[in-house]
This record gives sequence, structure tokens and C-alpha cells, in this order.
Amino acid sequence: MEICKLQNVSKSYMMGEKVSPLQNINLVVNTGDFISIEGSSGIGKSTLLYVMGSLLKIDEGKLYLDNKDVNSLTDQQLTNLRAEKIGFIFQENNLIQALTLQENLEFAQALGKKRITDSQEIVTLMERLGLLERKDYLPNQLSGGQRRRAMIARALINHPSLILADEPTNDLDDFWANEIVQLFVEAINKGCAVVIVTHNNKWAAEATVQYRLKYGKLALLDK
Ligand SMILES: Nc1ncnc2c1ncn2[C@@H]1O[C@H](COP(=O)(O)OP(=O)(O)OP(=O)(O)O)[C@@H](O)[C@H]1O
Repeated sequence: MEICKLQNVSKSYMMGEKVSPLQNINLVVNTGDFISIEGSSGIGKSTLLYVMGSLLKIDEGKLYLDNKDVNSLTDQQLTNLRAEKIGFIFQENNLIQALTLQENLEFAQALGKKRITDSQEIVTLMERLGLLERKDYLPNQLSGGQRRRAMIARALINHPSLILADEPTNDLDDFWANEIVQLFVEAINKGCAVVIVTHNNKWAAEATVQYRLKYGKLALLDK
């Protein structure tokens, strides 16, 4: 099942000089896909992920999420679609600073498909991510790696159809990075699709489909 499609998508920034990180990009993400996108720093990987999640407006082309042309959706419909179907893992901390880790996850659940909080599910996920003993901590009281895992928990808690993860293994040692990849694989086996952006070849190679972004174009890498 197709969850995200980019059709001839281009995106530029104008800040004095024009930068065009995405030029005529075509990409289809289906349920069950595990896709990695590699590329050097500043090449446009985050831009691509933001575009895929419809968090950045594109200049040209079409974006389809859950088989819907995002241009045909109202802001509210798009907000609901993102909250219900997409789990974002940003490079920057997107946890709510005034809420504890547990409250952050409850808040995320309240915005999700079911719009109910399920404490058992939160406990199970926190346990898996080694965070249970930190459930009452505020985000800024967590270590960098714990905070990264907390951001991943927030993205996974609502069982999204699509996970868009920007450098998800940053701040993590090999043990936890491997655990995160395993969690992604389990989510994929339950019907999710995962797209990770990374400059780490080791974790990129865990994906079943690998792309490299270079000079505005996506190239498929041989496995
Ligand atoms: N809001 C913005 N306004 C102007 N230029 C931007 C903006 N966001 C990104 N850029 C530029 O677009 C290019 C791509 O940035 P992007 O963050 O997508 O790269 P990246 O591959 O994710 O980099 P990194 O691996 O370092 O995180 C960079 O040259 C950056 O300076």
C-alpha cells in the first residue's frame, strides 16, 4: 500500500544565493518499506524528510500522503493526517519541555488516531527503550541519548503508518542504535514504512532500499 509519493518534486531556498536541494525528485514509499537516504552534510536530506511529511511547502511537483494529494486537503485535514499517520523523529528535540516523559507520551497519544491514553502501552515502550526509570523526568533532565530515545518513543507511540526519522541514531551508542533499528523493523513487520536519513553508512545499510541524495537528485544504491 502506498503511503507517500513524491512526483517531480523540487524545492529551493532563496537566501541571497539560490540553493536547490531537491530537483525533480520521484519517490514512492509503500507499507513495509525500510528506506535510507544518505548524503553529505547540507545536501538536503532533512529538507527531503520535511517535504515528505508535508512540513515544508514544495515549489513544484506533487506530494501524496496516504493516497491523498496534500494540496486537496485543508490545513486541519493535513494536521490530522500527520498526527494520525506519521511519526516524526527530528534532529532537534521536539518534546514539550514543561511535561515529563510520561506526560509527553500521553499527550502524543491524545492527539493520535485513538485519542485515548493507554498507560500500559507507554510503560511497555518506555521499558523497551530503557526509559522507565526516567518517566517522571523533564526532557532537559535526560541525557542526550535518553532524550533521543524519548523522541523515538514519541514517534512510535501511536503506531504510525510512516516513520520519518532524521539521524535517529545520533547520540546513541551501538547497543541503542541497534535496538532502534530493531524497533523500526518490528514496526515495519506490523505494517509501517520507515524512511531514515543519515550520514552513517552502517545504519543506512540496515535499510532494505538505500538511496543517496546528491546535487538535488536521488540515486538508488546497489545492496
Ligand atoms: N530554511 C532555510 N532557508 C534557507 N536555506 C536553507 C533552509 N533550510 C536549509 N537550507 C539550506 O538547504 C541546504 C540543505 O539543508 P538540509 O538541512 O536539508 O541538509 P542536510 O543534508 O539534512 O544536512 P545535515 O546532514 O548537515 O543535517 C543547505 O545548504 C542549507 O543551508
